[in-house]
Amino acid sequence: MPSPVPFYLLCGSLGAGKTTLLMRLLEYWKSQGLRAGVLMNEAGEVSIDGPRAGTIAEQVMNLAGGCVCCDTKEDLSWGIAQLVNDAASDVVIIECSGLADPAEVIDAVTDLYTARLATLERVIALLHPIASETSHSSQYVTAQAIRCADELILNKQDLYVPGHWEGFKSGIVKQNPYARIWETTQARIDAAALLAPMHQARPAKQTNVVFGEPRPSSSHKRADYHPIATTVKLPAPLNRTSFEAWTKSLPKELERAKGFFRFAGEPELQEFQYAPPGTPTIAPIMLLDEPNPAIVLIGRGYDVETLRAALLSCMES
Ligand SMILES: Nc1nc2c(ncn2[C@@H]2O[C@H](COP(=O)(O)OP(=O)(O)OP(=O)(O)O)[C@@H](O)[C@H]2O)c(=O)[nH]1
Repeated sequence: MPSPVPFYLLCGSLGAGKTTLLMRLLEYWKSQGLRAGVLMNEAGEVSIDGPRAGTIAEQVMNLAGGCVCCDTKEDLSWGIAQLVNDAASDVVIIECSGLADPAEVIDAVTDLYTARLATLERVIALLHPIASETSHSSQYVTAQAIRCADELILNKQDLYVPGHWEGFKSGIVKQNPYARIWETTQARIDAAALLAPMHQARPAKQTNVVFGEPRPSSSHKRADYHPIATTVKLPAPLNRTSFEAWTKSLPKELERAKGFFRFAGEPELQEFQYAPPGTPTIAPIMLLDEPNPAIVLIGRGYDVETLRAALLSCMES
């Protein structure tokens, strides 16, 4: 039986820059002549990040919408088997949605069957310092990502003043003193250094997860920490003026929004991104396959129907 392939787990807070880093890692593996298989676990029904990764990766598989811990644990083992056995991936990476508990993913990939196919090589967590008082961010998932990580990448340094940034960093180091810390903007990182085999000097444990401990995941209810993900499909092109007005009316309860669509009378496919505290962006994008036009809205306590109706009203009939 061939040796297990290295498996990387990319996790962290919603909108912190996981896909931005994923694209960099895929470029790196490609430059090394390695076939990378990607598992995407996204919050909405329609995959937004998968088509982006598909422009570089050999094979991208989308796990059903939701979070790995609640919905798709078996799919994960099955997906790894497909990538390793059928797509002949040399390396496999999963990007967890900002809603998925990484400890559950670690649990799933270290089961006996899956461990014969893939070895958990590294847990990489992406974080950004949204102040907790202004965000309804999924604190439980972020805390789990920090606790599980071998590599902690503090991203979006450009958006913060040094004092705020240092406070953020020291808070993270307190929660996990074992991981390596990287400070980045646009997840720009030396991929070779990040992915190099761990040195002897590093802590002997592969991750900081203690499986013997009773994990809160067995007792927590989904509603306790999960934001709501709403997928709004957009079968008709949007009116640019109405859509731009909609992006200026987003409620503070919305933690993340992203998607693809077209404007009426304009040929390009457009990508929409919103990750507070950044401002919403709309930019033309080229993808290999035409994605389903849709926008995924993620947050807690926002008025789903009002926001959906306002977005749908931007469509031109
Ligand atoms: N200003 C700034 N924006 C960034 C940085 N890194 C990423 N972004 C932007 O933040 C948005 C979210 O980035 P993604 O890489 O999609 O984040 P993600 O963690 O994959 O998002 P989810 O999968 O929705 O949790 C995009 O618009 C990125 O271009 C950064 O360092 N600075």
